[in-house]
Parts: sequence; structure tokens; C-alpha cells
Amino acid sequence: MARNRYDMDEILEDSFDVNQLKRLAGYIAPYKKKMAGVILLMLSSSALTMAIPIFFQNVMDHSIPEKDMKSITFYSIATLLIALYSGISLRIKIKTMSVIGQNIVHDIRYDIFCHLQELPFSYYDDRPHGKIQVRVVNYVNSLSDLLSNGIVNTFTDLCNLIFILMFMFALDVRLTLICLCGLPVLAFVIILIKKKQRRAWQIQSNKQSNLNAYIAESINGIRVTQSFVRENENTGIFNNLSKNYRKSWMRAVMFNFTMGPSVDIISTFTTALIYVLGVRWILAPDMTLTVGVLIAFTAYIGRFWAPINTLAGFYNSLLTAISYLERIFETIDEPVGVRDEPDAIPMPEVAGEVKFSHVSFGYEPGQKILEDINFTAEPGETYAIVGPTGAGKSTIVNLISRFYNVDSGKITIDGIDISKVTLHSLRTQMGIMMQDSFIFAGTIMDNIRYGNRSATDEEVIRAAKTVCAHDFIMEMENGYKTQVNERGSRLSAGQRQLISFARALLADPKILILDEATSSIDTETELLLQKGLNELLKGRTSFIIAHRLSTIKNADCILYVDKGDILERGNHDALMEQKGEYYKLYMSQYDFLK
Ligand SMILES: Nc1ncnc2c1ncn2[C@@H]1O[C@H](COP(=O)(O)OP(=O)(O)OP(=O)(O)O)[C@@H](O)[C@H]1O
Repeated sequence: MARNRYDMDEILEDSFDVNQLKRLAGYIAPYKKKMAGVILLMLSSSALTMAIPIFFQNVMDHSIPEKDMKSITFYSIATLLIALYSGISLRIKIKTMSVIGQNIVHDIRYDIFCHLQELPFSYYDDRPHGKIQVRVVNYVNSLSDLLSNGIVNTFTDLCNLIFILMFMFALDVRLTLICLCGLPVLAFVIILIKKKQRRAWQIQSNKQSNLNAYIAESINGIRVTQSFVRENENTGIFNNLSKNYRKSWMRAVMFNFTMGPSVDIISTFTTALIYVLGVRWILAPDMTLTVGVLIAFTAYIGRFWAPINTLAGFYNSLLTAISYLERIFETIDEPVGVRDEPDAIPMPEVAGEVKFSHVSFGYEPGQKILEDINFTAEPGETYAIVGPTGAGKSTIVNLISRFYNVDSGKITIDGIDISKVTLHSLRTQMGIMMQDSFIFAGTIMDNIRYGNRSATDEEVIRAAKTVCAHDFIMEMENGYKTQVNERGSRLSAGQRQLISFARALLADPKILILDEATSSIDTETELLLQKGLNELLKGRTSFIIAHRLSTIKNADCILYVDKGDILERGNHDALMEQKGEYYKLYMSQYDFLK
């Protein structure tokens, strides 16, 4: 999917791919034994209930005329027992199938989530996150009914139909043929609306996705919305999207609603015809039909159309589910752009030499963000990357952690090409602090420990102390046990950065990447931090991106990047002497501070 927005529909598949159902069958397979048990149970109960109309026929044609109370009592008790057996079977079916249905839903959702964990940043860059959520939550949920009831009901109803037809044929062939006349009419209705119905559900799934995307975006952007007093405009956009969703849903569901009434109309017509002809045959001089047979037969007609109605319902849910399945499997099939090569080896413990050799990269095909980048950071060196906004600084460090693969050239660590090692072994040797210091819902302790799950409380506290986060944490009501919300909304931007800083340091990495790590920290804290930082940078290869140049003056090497190219390189003094771009940038900040 090229870049998508909340108001852009996703591309709709034209023809239905049967493989999707095969894949769904793969999820159902582990439960097939239990399902078969339920189907058998339901079939036995149906077979028994099927005998009830025959009981009626016998009572009407024999027991009542012959005043045989014994057989009437027998048929009554048998009918009661059969009803009891059906009730218990139904209860077992509902319970078992609900559990199985929810298990399958869980399995599918688990697979999508696992896959999402591996998908490259570019996948998330390209679409609204709400459109991803809707697949994991709503679309998968929508399969639940189909999986818990649909499949078993379809099997049992198909078998029921066969049973019923056998009984009906045994009772009266002519009446059965009249009843069957309705089926071609129903098939014609299905063929007539099938294509439109499928498309309507696909459109509905798109509109639902758009609406979800906008809700997610609005929640994330609520501060900006309220700051710029955009509430009314946003409500208007939401209103439109919601109306579009309602409209698409109404249209899709209208097709579904066509099925039930069609079945009803067709069944009423055939039943009426059966009554008319049946009564005629009863009244005929040769009396080719008895009253008992007609009564028993009409009881079967109801049972004949009931499964057809459920099958039509199943067909509806199948068409609905298919439009969701397309999206679900599309997500699961999304290629993991950055993944371990089949022969990837674990990266041995590194000393920390990072080398870029003729590296070029662009986020989109044909676009160049970095062009022929070359540099070598020796183990333990601190590299600062500076330059104007959008120059490509974050892109360089993202490539070191292999969040994206390079288009050409190579990046090596200690001489080993990073594309040839496992991502896990590579990233566990890096401490990365990105621009958006993401805070997860949980305690502050958990958030710092995210960098190293085996760290003790003491180690967490030591890391926090080093980055000067300890004091503010201790001032909070529960210290390290204080609960913070997702995104850390109750923390200041600087506090969030300090926590992420501690998280990166706790990983005790050989390679440290700090992307704008100190941009929201006040100058006083930064000075304090600098001391701890200097200690920590010792023995680690570090890449620091900073707009505030005072923080990187001591770097071993400063790369001045602009438009994806390294324009200047050297330490602070050398670059100042050069009186080039770095000099201008530094002086402009210096003048500004004067
Ligand atoms: N995910 C992305 N998809 C497409 N283009 C991107 C993506 N991320 C960044 N870019 C583009 O790549 C270029 C370099 O971005 P980058 O984030 O590396 O800049 P930067 O130097 O770190 O900027 P800043 O100082 O503002 O953080 C910019 O033109 C930006 O628009």
C-alpha cells in the first residue's frame, strides 16, 4: 500500500481468492476432532427429532382412530425425551463452539500481532495506525460468529437437509418435488446479488478502517487539536467518515437482508402450493394422500426451510468474513523488509568499530536520502552528527541499528556486515534513544527496565542516577513504583527523555545512539547529565545527534550532514578553524545565547 490516509480507501481485490478459505481452514484444523464430536452430537439429536412428525402421523392415522392410549403415551414420552436430548446437545454445542471460535480468533490475532512486531518501520510509516488496529481487533472479532456457530451449523444443517429430504421422499415424492421447486429460485437470487454483496462488504470494511484511522489520529493529536481550536472541523470530518461508514454498512446489510425474506417468500409459496394440492389429493375419490401424511409433511416443510435459512445466513457471514479475511491475511503476508537472512549468524560481542562504506539509502523507491556516505568510527569514539532539519541525521543512525536496509554500499561493525547477522544479536548490543521517547503504560521502574529485563532494581536506580532522573522520580508519589500512562502523559518532555535515557544506558551497550536525547532537558540538568554521560560514553562507540551544539563539543568527530551528504568532518576545533557550515551553525547559536 502506498502512503495511505484516513480518507483514502484501500485497494479492493476484484476476484475472491479461494486460498483465503484454505488458510482459514488451517486455523480450524487443530480443533477438527472436537468440532466433529459436536457435529455428531447435533446430527444424532437432529435424527431423533426428525422422528417426531412420524410420531404425529402414527397418532393421527392409527392411535386416535383406534383409541390406543398406550401408544399415545409412548409417543408422548418419546417426544419429551428427544426434546430433552436436543436441549442438552444444543447446550454442549454452544459452549464447545464458543470456546473453539474464541480460540481460533485468538490464534489469528496472535499471528497478526507477532507479525506486526517484526514488520519494518516503513510499514508503520506508510499507513495510519488506526487502520492497523482495526485489523487486529475489529476484523478478527467479526470472524468470531462465523467460527463459533457458522461452520458447525452449516455441517449439521446440510446433513439435516439430507435427512429431511429422505423422510420427505419416503412420505410423499410428489409433495417433496413441489417443495424442491423453490430452490432454483433461491439460487437465482443469490447469483443476482452475489457480486454486489461482496463489493458492498469490502467497501464497508474500508469505511470502518477509515473511521478507525481518524479516531486514532484524533486521539493522538488531541493536544494539537485543542491548541489550535480545531474541535469543530475535526467533529465535521468525523461526522462525514461516520456517515460514510453507516451508509456503507446499511448498503451491505441490505443485501444480507434480501436472503431471509427471499427464503420466507419462496417457502410460503411452496407451502401454500403443497396445501392446495395436498387437500385436493386427500379429497380425490381415490384418496392418494392421508390427513396424517399431509400433517407430517407440513411439519417437515418447516424443518426443510429452517436449515436453508441458516445456510443462507452462513453464506451472508461468509461473504462478510471474506472481506475481512482479505485484510487480515494481507497483513500477515506483508513482507518483513528487515529480517534475518537464512544464513545469518549471531553477531559476536563487539568492540564497536562502525564503518559506513558507500552507503546510499532512500525511504521510497527512486528517492535518495543518503548518497555515498563513508566514515569509520573506531571503538570507543564519540561521533556527533549535526546539520539542518531533514538533513538525514536520524536516517544514518536508523541504518546502524538496521531499522532499514541500505539500498547500496554496506555498514560493518568490527568488519562484519550488519546485514549478515541476526537482528537480535545486533540490537541487543546497542542502546538506542530515539527522538520520541516513548513511555509505556506501567511503572517508571518497568519503563527503565525495558532496556534490560534482567536488570536488578539497584541497577535501574543506578542508571537513573547517572542520567539525573533519580531526584524527580523520588519526588513522585510512589517513586520508582509510580504508574505512568502510555506515552507518559503525566511526565514532562524532559522527564520522559531522562527515563528513556536511563533505559538506553541500562542496556549497557557497546554502541550507544542518542538521537536528540537532550533536546527537552533544561540546561542545568544537561550540565549535570553531561558529567555522567562522559563517564558512560567511555569504552562505547557513540553516535549523538544534537541540535544544541554545546552538548557535542567534546565529540571525537563531528559529521556535518546536509541533504544526505557529509559536508564537513572533524573535531570541534578543526571544524571551527575551517570556518565552514559547522562554524556558521555554532556561531549562530552562540550569538543567539549572547
Ligand atoms: N519514514 C520516512 N519515510 C519517508 N521519508 C522520510 C521518513 N523519515 C524521514 N524521511 C525523510 O528523510 C529525510 C531525512 O530525515 P531525517 O529524519 O533523517 O532528518 P534529520 O536530519 O534527522 O532531521 P531532524 O533534525 O529534523 O530530526 C527528510 O527529508 C525526511 O522527510
